[in-house]
Amino acid sequence: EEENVLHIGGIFPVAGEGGWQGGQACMPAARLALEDVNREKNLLRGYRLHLHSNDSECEPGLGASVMYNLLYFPPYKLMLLAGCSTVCTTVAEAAKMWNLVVLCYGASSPALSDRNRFPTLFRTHPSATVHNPTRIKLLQKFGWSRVAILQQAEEVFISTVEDLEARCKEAGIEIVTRQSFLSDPTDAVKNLRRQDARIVVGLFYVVAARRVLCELYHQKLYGQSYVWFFIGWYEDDWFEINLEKEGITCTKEQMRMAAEGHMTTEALMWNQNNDTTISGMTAEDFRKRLNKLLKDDGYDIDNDRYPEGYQEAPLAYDAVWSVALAFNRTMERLSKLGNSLKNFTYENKEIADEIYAAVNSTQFLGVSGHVAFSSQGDRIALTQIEQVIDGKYVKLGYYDTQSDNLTWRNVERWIGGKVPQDRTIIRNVL
Ligand SMILES: CC1(C)CO[C@@H](CC(=O)O)CN1
Repeated sequence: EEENVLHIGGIFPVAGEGGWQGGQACMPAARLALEDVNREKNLLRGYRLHLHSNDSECEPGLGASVMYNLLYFPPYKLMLLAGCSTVCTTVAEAAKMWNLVVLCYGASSPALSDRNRFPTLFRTHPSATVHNPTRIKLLQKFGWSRVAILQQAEEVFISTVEDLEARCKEAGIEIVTRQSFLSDPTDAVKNLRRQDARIVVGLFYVVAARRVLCELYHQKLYGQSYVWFFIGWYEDDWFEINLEKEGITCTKEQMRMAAEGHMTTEALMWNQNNDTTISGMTAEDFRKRLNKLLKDDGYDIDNDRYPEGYQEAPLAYDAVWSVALAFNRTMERLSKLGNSLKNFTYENKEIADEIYAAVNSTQFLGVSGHVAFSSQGDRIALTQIEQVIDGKYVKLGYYDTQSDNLTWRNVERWIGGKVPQDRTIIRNVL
């Protein structure tokens, strides 16, 4: 029985402080997927998928040592799963020395789309650049050809803005100014006002977002003449919480006033319709099973006490299905070549190439939606657009970049009752 096991390594960010502890929900989700794929009769016939998981704490150094332990000790691992952009960068850059495919379920950094640095990286988590075609689509929809950018000086936002600038140029949209700040946005916001910025794309983590919002209130860079685009994966009440704790000088009411009307873009990570996915579950079925699992792990789900990574759990679940489907296809291909995954070693390039080719062409409907990878191994994903209306996020629509299809509900609201202008209009009064 032992010889018919396909071993993979899993590196999850569970403990630790810095970064994204998404392994708390993603590891249970991956284990759920392992049960499901090993129960599928006509998948990996006669073989069992086994996951050796460890905690990286979202620390690249610890992630590297976990990877070496996985690879230096038998049995052979045929693939690695990993989360956190920093850990995936380290693991994926090293993994090519072992001819190993690395599947990242929790890495958003645009830098990971570089096939020269990461020739064997695939990710079920979309790159942060997935927001940009949606932002361009919305600017065009509302006739805005003059936009400003306000960003936090973090690698993920710097490379996202570079992609956004290139797309703006292509679309003939002028970037009137690009302001960045480390942690205090005061001067950057002043410069936005000086440049008469009206339509602004904001890229920062949620703690910086609260500081930006309060600064917008103080400098009156909000309301009917302004449109702000924020990132959509902050928690829904992000602009009303942690104010004292983080030294925000605005009241809840002032934050609500500054936040009213802003739009957000985010990648969809939970399949939106009720279709039955490859696992036989709908996304809702998956949610119910995951919630039960997390309650058994001690999370108080009924009182909104979710573990970190809950949002991305479908990405980890679908990553394991991607592995199983890829190995299934590889086994079929290798048997035609008189070969087998049993002969896998870290030096066997032929088998490594077959595994790569199988992952590259993997496509299926997962609980995170349609799973497919671009030529750089990026997850192809839908995006969702929301707007804060009366203090609550309202879904405005979805965008499918591949087909350039914007599904729009026409429920957006403008504080001044009409679409704001992207610049000051000097009417020549005769
Ligand atoms: C949407 C978010 C929160 C972006 O960061 C990812 C973690 C990372 O890129 O390191 C997890 N998912």
